[in-house]
Amino acid sequence: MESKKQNAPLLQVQGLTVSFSRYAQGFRRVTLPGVRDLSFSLDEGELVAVVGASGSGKSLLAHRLLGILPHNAQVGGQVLYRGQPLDDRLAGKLRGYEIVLVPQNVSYLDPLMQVGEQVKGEKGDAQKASAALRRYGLGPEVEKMYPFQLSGGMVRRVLIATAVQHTPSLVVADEPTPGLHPEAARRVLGHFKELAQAGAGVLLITHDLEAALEVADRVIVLYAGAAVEEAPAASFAAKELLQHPYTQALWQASPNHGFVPLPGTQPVGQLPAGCAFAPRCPKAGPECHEGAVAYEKRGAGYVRCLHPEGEQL
Ligand SMILES: Nc1ncnc2c1ncn2[C@@H]1O[C@H](COP(=O)(O)OP(=O)(O)OP(=O)(O)O)[C@@H](O)[C@H]1O
Ligand code: NI
Repeated sequence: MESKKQNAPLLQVQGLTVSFSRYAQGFRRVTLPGVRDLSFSLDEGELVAVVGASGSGKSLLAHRLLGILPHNAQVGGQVLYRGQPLDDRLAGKLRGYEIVLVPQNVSYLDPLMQVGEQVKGEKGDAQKASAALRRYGLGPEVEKMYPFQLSGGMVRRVLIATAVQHTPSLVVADEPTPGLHPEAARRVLGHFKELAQAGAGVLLITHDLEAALEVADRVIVLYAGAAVEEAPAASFAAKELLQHPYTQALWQASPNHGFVPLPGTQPVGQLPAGCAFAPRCPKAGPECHEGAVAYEKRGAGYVRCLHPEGEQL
C-alpha cells in the first residue's frame, strides 16, 4: 500500500519550533522560544536520548510528538511518522497504541483507582494489562493496590506497563527515573533498552546524561530549546570526541569526570542574539554573539557551533 514510504525512518523531526507569545510591558508581544529549529530522526530498534537542563524544551518535544501541546503553542517545522506528516489528527489516532508517552508526571495515575483497572484503561483488555504488569515484575497482588501503596520504582513500572501493553512502535519516555535510587533507575532504563531491542523506536528524555549513556545509541543535547549536538554514545568516551563546548561541559560535570560545574545558567525567556550558549562559552568570540548558528552535519554527528572541537585554527 504505502510502497513509496516503506523505507522512511520511523520518525523524522525537521526544523521543529514550538513557541509561546506573551504580552510584555507596553503591550509589546514577545515570543518565548520553547523549542527552536530541532531536527533528528529515529529508526525502529534505536534508543535515542534527548538530554538537557530543566526548561530546555524536552517535554515540549514529547508533547508535540504525542499531539498534546497546549492550544496557545505556536508550532512550526515538520514531523513525519513512517513518512507521513504527524499532525494532531494522526497523533490522536495513534496515541496510546502505536505512539505512547511514559509521562514525566506521576499524577497521570488516578489515586482512587486500583492499579489493574488503571493499566487496563476504559477500552483495554484485563489479560493484556496483567501480562504487561507481570513483564515488569508486578504480580496479581499489585493489581489490587492503590497508587499510594506503591514505591517510587513500582509507580514508574506501572506507568511503563500502561504505555507499552499494546506493543507500540514509538515510545517517548519523559524523565522516567527521577526519585529512583540508581539500581532501580538502571532497571527502568534496561526495560526501555529491551523495548528497542524488540523493535520499537525509543526516545528517552532525561537530564541524566550518565544514565542515558548506559542504554542510548545516540544522544541529542538540547540547550535553551535548540539542539547543540547529536553524537553517537561512543563519542562520550572522551571529551575530545565531543564537538560542542556545552556537551563537553556536561561531560565534565558528570560524576565520573570530576563534577566540574559550569558557571552561569541557561537563558530563560527571550534569548540573546547569536549563539544562546555564547555568554557561558569559553571559546566564544565576538562573532558568536551576532547571527543565528546553523546546525550542521560534522564527523559522526551534528553540531551547532562556530568553533567546534577539532576545528583547524
Ligand atoms: N504552556 C506554556 N506556556 C508558556 N511557556 C511554556 C509552556 N510550556 C512550556 N513553556 C516553556 O518552554 C520551555 C521548555 O519547557 P519544557 O517543559 O519543554 O522543559 P523541559 O526541558 O521538559 O524541563 P524539565 O526538565 O524541567 O521537565 C520552558 O522555558 C517553559 O517555561
Ligand atoms: Ni520536562
